[in-house]
Amino acid sequence: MNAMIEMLKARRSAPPVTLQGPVPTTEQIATLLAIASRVPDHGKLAPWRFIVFEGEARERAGAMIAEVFRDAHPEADEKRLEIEKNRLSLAPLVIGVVSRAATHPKIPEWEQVLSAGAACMNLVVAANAMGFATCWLTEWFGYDRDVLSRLGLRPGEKMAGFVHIGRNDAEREDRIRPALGDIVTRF
Ligand SMILES: Cc1cc2nc3c(=O)[nH]c(=O)nc-3n(C[C@H](O)[C@H](O)[C@H](O)COP(=O)(O)O)c2cc1C
Repeated sequence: MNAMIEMLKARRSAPPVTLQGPVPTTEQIATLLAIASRVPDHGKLAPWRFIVFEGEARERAGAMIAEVFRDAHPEADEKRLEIEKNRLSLAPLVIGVVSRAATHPKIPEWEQVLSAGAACMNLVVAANAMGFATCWLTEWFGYDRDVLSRLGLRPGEKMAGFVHIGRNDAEREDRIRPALGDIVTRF
């Protein structure tokens, strides 16, 4: 338990370019997805779902992202297109968390959205507890309807984030965290 608290006290993101193999095993991925889906969920709606990008699927998705980018920016040079092509293939594993929040007679949509954020964070915490490092990103293509529909998102579904997962055992300098005095009050 103390090890978990120490990990959470020090957890921070690592840029996808620094995330290395080995690729999480099939069993590890199944565990990560099971933990990601074990989040508070008012109404038991499962207002989220997951898309796994591993192996060549990462390059296939990247080629599609670059294609959409090139269509919108015909002036883009090869260097820029290369960045777009590599969007999902820097880390050995990327898991897309899709929010399926929708109008419901009893459960506010806001609570469904929060549940998708919780799924992302459970994924981040679980992967770090397994010894991996992570980065939760959206970037432009996480909001581009053309990219999203080519990734299989239905109208109304949104991308809560792409969680990039891999090994990075290097020490990472922390960023400044908000002082508790600035964000906590007692009633
Ligand atoms: C929903 C969401 C989307 C994010 N998208 C991006 C992004 O597109 N690009 C980026 O540089 N950081 C993004 N971030 C921030 C990173 O995930 C991360 O929080 C930040 O780089 C440093 O965080 P750390 O406290 O985990 O070290 C996003 C965070 C959240 C919660």
